[in-house]
Amino acid sequence: MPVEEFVAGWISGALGLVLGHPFDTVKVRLQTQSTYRGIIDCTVKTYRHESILGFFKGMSFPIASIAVVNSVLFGVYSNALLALTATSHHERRLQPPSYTHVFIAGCTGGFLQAYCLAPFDLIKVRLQNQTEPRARQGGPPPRYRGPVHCAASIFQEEGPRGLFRGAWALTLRDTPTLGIYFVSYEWLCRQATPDGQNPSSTTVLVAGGFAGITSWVTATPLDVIKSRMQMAGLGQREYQGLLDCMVSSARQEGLGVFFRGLTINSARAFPVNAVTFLSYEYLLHLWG
Ligand SMILES: C[N+](C)(C)CCCC[C@H](N)C(=O)O
Repeated sequence: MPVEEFVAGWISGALGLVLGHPFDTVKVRLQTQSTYRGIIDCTVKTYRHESILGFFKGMSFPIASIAVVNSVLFGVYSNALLALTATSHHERRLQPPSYTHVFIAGCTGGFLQAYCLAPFDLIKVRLQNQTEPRARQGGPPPRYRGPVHCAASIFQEEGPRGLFRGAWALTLRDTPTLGIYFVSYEWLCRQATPDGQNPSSTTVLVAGGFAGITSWVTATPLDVIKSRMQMAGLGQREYQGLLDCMVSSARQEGLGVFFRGLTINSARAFPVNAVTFLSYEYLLHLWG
């Protein structure tokens, strides 16, 4: 089994992640708290209240986890394509796989990465939603002191299953939308590249960016539900399950609720995924 895809997936994921984390914090806050009027309001308030550091809350854990998550995604994707089409990464420009194969391989990668991602994502969302400024003396201390304390508290209070809160919603969010992710990337690359040639860096950047946007646009409704289910149990509303969360969110706030965070998700998705795909392709080229 070729392993360089796993390593390339890890490094490229980490680069994309740092770039996108501030957007991600604003998104999670908009999705789960109703004190902000919009992206600008949330950004200004976060900055005033918590300084630039506020935007990087909850990042250390995702950086560590992206090693597992993005490498599982890209590694499984590429190895699934190898199993389906008997072509390695380098042979795929001459013998391009069908979009159905790309979709199936993307869904497989998406499904497996969702399970690795679930506990890390839960901790990220919980830390991002702590709005207490870090350095304030005398105020009430935040509930979680950091990722490890957060994981330990969830484990103690809710048992190991507590760490997988929202995991179903996450799997449903990621399986089809990561299929869409790789299909969009491949399609855009092929449109802009003569047959048999490697796509240029600009093509990879643009195709990666748009693949990220397409995937996030389709993932946003379940992203909202996922974040809410992860926050449930923390003094926020408890849900009976995924359907209950969908129905009660839509009843109380209208259908628009499913698109909360869409603009910011898309704004974040372009740079993150442009950089992810560019570094992934570059590393594989370097090692090839
Ligand atoms: C499938 N879904 C759109 C949810 C995620 C796509 C993941 C791509 C990249 N790691 C990123 O964070 O943008």
